[in-house]
Amino acid sequence: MTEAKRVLLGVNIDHVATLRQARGTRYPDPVKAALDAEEAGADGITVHLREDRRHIQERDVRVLKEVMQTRMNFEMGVTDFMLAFAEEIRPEHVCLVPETRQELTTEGGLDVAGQEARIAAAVQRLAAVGSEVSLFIDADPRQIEASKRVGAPAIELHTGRYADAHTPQEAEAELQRIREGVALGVSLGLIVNAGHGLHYHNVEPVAAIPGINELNIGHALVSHALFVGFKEAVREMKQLIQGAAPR
Ligand SMILES: CC(=O)[C@@H](O)[C@H](O)COP(=O)(O)O
Ligand SMILES: NCC(=O)COP(=O)(O)O
Repeated sequence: MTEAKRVLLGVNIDHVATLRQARGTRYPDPVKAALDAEEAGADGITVHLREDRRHIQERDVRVLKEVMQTRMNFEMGVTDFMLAFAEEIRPEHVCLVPETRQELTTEGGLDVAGQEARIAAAVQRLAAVGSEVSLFIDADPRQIEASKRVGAPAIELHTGRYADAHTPQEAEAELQRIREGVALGVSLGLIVNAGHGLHYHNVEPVAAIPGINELNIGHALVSHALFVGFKEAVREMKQLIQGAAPR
């Protein structure tokens, strides 16, 4: 019997920077959080350089790239500035996300199907500097198939609707959509990651989906770290992910 592949944990450190930016101080340092996360077993570090710079700044990304030991997953909107910045930094992974300035957090997935030529060009530019590109999309077959057509090797399924579900029935329906999305992505030969809004009480059913490669988790982890410390918060999340049994 073949053993199920271990689900990886990408730790998103954006909201360490949110706290720093709230006061314009030098602390808390997201780079320190990244190093602690790596020591505690994070498989990668995710940062989102938002257009409005509400949390992560260019300097964080530059310093991080020099000191981190695992893999950087750089989240960005598809703009000329971000493409040029990513070409300079050459992150191991780049995740293309939709972005609006007014949103509280990323709402919905990237419309790949509606702009295939533009996304394909971005994927090509980033692949040329050695970055593996993933597309942050809803678990919608149309978007998953379009992601394959534009040449992205990976997708990240947006789990926000699952996380925000108001009833167990709604959560189960969203989970089923994610399961089907993972199965379709895997059948097309895509690497399938997932994330957004995952926390200590809702992560296990997603971690248990066969075929999931990596979960990117930030807000809940940074929040829990306030009470137990960053390393312990990462360890606890890793334990939940690794202990999640298929259901
Ligand atoms: C793209 C995404 O899902 C989120 O990573 C985001 O990076 C978290 O930061 P925000 O809370 O600013 O959306
Ligand atoms: N791409 C999702 C991510 O990096 C983390 O999202 P969240 O856990 O902060 O909601």
